[in-house]
Amino acid sequence: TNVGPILLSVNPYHDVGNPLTLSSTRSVPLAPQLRKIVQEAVRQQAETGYPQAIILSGTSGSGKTHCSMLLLRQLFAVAGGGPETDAFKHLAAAFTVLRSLGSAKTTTNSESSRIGQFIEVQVTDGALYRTKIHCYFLDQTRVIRPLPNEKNYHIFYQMLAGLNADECARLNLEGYSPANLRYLQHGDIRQDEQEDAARFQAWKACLGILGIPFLDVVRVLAAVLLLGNVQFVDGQGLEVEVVGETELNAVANLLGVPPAQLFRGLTTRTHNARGQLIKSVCDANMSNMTRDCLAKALYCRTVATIVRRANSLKRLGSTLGTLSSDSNESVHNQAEVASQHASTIGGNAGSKSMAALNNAVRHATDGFIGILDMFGFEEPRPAQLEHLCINLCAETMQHFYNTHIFKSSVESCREEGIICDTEVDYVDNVPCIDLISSLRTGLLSMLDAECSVRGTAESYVAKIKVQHRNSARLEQRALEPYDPRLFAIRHFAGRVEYDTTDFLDTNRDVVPDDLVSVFYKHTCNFGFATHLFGTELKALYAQENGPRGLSFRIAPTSHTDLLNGDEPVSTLTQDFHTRLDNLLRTLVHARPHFVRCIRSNTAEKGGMFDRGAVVRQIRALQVLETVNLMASGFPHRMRFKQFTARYRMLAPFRLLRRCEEKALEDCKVILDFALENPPELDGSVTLSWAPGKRHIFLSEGIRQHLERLRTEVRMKSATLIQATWRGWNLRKRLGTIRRTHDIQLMGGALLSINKTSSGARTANVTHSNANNTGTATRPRPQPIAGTPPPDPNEKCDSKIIAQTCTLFGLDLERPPPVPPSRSYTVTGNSKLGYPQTRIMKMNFPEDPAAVGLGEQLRKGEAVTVTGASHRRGHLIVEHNGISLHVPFQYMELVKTIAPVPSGTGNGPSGAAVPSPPTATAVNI
Ligand SMILES: Nc1ncnc2c1ncn2[C@@H]1O[C@H](COP(=O)(O)OP(=O)(O)OP(=O)(O)O)[C@@H](O)[C@H]1O
Repeated sequence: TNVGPILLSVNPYHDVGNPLTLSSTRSVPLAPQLRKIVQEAVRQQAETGYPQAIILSGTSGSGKTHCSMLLLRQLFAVAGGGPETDAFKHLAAAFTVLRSLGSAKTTTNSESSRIGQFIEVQVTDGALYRTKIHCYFLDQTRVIRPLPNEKNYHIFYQMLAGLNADECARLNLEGYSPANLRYLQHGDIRQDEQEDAARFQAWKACLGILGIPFLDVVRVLAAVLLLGNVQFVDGQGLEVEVVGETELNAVANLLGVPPAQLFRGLTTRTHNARGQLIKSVCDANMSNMTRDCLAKALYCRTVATIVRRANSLKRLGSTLGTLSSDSNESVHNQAEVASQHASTIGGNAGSKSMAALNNAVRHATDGFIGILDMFGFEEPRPAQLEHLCINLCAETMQHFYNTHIFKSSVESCREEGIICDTEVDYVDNVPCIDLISSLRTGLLSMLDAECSVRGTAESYVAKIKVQHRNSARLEQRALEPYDPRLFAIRHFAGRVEYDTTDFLDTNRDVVPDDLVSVFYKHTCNFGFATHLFGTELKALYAQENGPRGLSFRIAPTSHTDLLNGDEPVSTLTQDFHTRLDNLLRTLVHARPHFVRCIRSNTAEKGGMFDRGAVVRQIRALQVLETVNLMASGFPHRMRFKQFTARYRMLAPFRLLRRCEEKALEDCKVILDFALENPPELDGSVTLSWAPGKRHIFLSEGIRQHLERLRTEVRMKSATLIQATWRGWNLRKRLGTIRRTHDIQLMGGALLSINKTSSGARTANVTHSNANNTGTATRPRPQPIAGTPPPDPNEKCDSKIIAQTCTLFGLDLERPPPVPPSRSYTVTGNSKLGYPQTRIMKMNFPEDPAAVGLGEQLRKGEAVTVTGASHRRGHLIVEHNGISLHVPFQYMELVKTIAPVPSGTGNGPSGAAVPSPPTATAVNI
């Protein structure tokens, strides 16, 4: 249902078990409300050129991913040519691959997305031309230690169920199952093997579609699983001992490195003591930690590589565009960086013009429709650092909603002196966001500080409690049972207890260079593994050096600056925070469409409505406050000029002044006319409006009423225009039709004209002379499909158009010349010159008289094609001394024609039809 323009979507859990990919949601019927959102986004994008963002929010399990897949499907149906296009198939394959790698069972959702996604659909002139998936991967700890009752990433279980015996042997996975692999043992080890095996086959096929080598990826995944079974224990001598040597050898074998080298990488550390490099042996604990870091790094980097690969296909051939799937830059920042980059490298005129061109193209194609499916609020026990980031993300999205819906409405009313009877009362969650993320004293900044002084979990909790002793959001009382490493936060959607035991290590997020150097190409013969650490290896071996006591990030999202001294430039939380900020920066430039998702129960049961659970979510999402605002507040405002431009057709033309100074008066006239016959409204819904200083303020009731009237007027006008044109057209052609067609006058009352203007369409027009009411069989005029072209002033700066034209050497005044037609056609793999013989597949023209021709090319007739027509998709056919421009699909090539060797251009096709005399071309 809708609350004004905001959509509320309740997850009924009828579709549990769906892998939630584009392909798997294909048979799910689409709710009309979702369709409306997509149509509205496409319409607004086309009309204004303004980016649109469909923002899905709600707790984990509320159906955000389910909705996002349906929205994307609908977007393809409206603007992308539907599900049969290559672009759709490619995207569907990318989602299938990423879902297996990025979703897992949690306590609340057995298909929980552990990767936040911003799906950016780039649109030009109402048509979709490229889709990009920006991934926000956080949940690294799951790879090595899923929480009790939760599971590791789906792909591991699917792989174990789906690999055949031969593949298992090659990957050293024979005899392994979730029950005896330590990284899976921690969590829930139940699995539906049949379903998992089927999903694995689909995953494998989709990797192939993306052009990603299956074996490379499964080698890394198998290595991750086996790494978990390698255990280091303190031995008698200096070196640690390994339990699970078979697995260590298997991992080394899978990663293409010598086992001894891998062992050394995991168990030794290089230190830089004032320029002196010293090697030391790690204890068992540290070696085990390094092993876990390697597992996380291998997994996260493989996912990032696959995302990059999925996004890089069908690239536009330039580096500009949008936020790279793994960069820290925002959609728009990145383009600027790209163009600045182009203009600084070399600094010559060519690169400058490239930058200008990039800039120009960026402006010309600047539209996107984004679907945001970020992390929903979670309250697992115990919650870890990743969950703090996930909940910060949920808080930020809530704040974005509050600002957009409540705050801006209240503030703009105040600024323009509008007095509203309805008090807009909402809970502002800024204190909670500040608590977590403020610059110096936020929990994340203090965690960074604690990491840099090598503090402990206990000291961190003690410090944050002192710093935020007055915060209502951070609980001060000791938690039961008392543990100095625990703290609790009251989030907008509930209270969460965090366990900081792993906070510091997770935040540091580092792998030592001793381990990275194992994958250097001289010692590693598995190119994919070397590629995963490519940037770090490049930095490490830039001057023929080796390990020198550096640390790199496990899974960095930007490779621009790797190090700050010996340490990485950022931490996990800094990185996530920066990306979240950039995402917000992108969103504030877009027009948002909100979908608020609610789950009907917490047990994932189909059709069960748990009132308590739903009420909690409704309170958290501030649905009642939104309803109040929509019913009787002023949630909408429009500039006077914008208002008159949109609704001027609702008032008589002569009464409008149509000048800037009188825009407010015009608004009033329009509103007076619109309210002449007000609709009946129930309860507290109002039809109020108020003039401000620059804006006209509208209630949701009147906005809907205005929109309804506007649609009615437009539909009526469209009908009138179509009827008038059809009448004129028919009258114009009536003489010709009379001469050439059978006109049957039936009883002097009925005139039936069977007119076929194209093979596919037949219009039967029946008039009744008697009482002129015979419109029963008249086809209803079609509504105007598509949207009016965007206002050029709003979309693109004329300077930029001029700049682009200069760069391409185009004349602004005259259209560019039509490119010359090709002097051959291509069939199979060979070029075929003209003239060619083709056979008519159907009659052409279907109605010769209608186009003023006496003759017709008949189906089955052999004709001579003398060349390509300047009309797109047409060929020139010589027939009885005249040239006809015939659409190529009306004819087919004669099979026996011998191909002309490539490059022979106009050479004869070998068809035995003599060349007819040249004649004048007739356009039909
Ligand atoms: N509209 C719907 N109809 C039927 N089933 C649904 C619907 N929406 C969601 N589901 C089912 O509910 C479950 C949870 O949905 P989904 O994973 O989309 O939630 P989510 O909000 O994205 O959760 P998370 O934030 O954890 O990723 C899935 O099993 C999904 O198939």
